[in-house]
Amino acid sequence: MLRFDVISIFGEMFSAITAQGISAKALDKGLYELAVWNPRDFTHDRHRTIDDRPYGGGPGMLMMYEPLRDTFKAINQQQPEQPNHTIYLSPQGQPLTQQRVAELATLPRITLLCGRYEGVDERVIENFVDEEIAIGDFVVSGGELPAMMLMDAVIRLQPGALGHQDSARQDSFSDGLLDCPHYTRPEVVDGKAVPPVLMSGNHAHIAKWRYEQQRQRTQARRPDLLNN
Ligand SMILES: CN(C)c1ccccc1CNc1ccc(C(N)=O)cn1
Repeated sequence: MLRFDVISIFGEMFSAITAQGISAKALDKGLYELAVWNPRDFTHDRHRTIDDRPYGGGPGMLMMYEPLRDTFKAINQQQPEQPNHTIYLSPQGQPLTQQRVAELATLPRITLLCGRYEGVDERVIENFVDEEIAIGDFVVSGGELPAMMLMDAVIRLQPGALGHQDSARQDSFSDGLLDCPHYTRPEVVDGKAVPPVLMSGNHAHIAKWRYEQQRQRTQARRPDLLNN
C-alpha cells in the first residue's frame, strides 16, 4: 500500500483530498495511507518557532533547518524498512509530467515537504530532499496545494482507484496527446447537435474520429507535446 508522509504547518488543508472524491474513496479502500507531520511539534521553545529571517537580508522569512531535520528523523524512525523518496514542491523544481506521475505511482513510500514563507533553508534540500518538483511555472503561497495535486495524480493511478471504464480511458491520455471532445444528452441543445459520427454506432469510425480530434487539438493547442 502506498504511504504518503507530508510535512506541513497547515495539515488541516489535506482534508481537501481525504474528505471527498476519488482520493477519499481510495483512502477508505486502503489504497494509500497518509500521515501529516507538523514541524512545530519538533521545536523546543515556548513560541514553537519554525521560521527565521534570511541571512544576507531580503524580504520574508524562511523555514528553519532543525525542526525540519527532527521531523524527517521522526518520519524515518517510523518507517525504517520502507525505502523513502522525498519530494520538495517548489517553483525551482522540475515540471511535473504525467510520465513522472506514473513513475511515482509505483513507489511504496513518498515524503512530501511543503514549504511556506519564502521556502526552506537550502541545507534542508541538500540533506533530506531527493527530488524538487514544480507542478507548473507559477508561485502559490505554500507547497500544500501543489502537494495535493501530485498526490491526487498518483492516487488515481493506484489499481482500484478508478472504475474499470475510467482507467481504460485515462490510458488514452497517456498516449501523449490532448483529449478529444466529449458529448452527452441531449443530442441537440440550443441548436447545437452532437457530431453525427458519435451517433452512428460504428465503433471503428468513432475511434478514428476521436484519435483524429486528439491529434488536431494537440497540433493546434500544444504542438510542443508532439515529436516526443
Ligand atoms: C512560498 N513559495 C514561493 C515557495 C518558495 C519555495 C518553496 C515552496 C514555496 C511554496 N510555494 C510554491 C510551491 C510550489 C509551487 C509549484 N509551482 O509547484 C509553487 N509555489
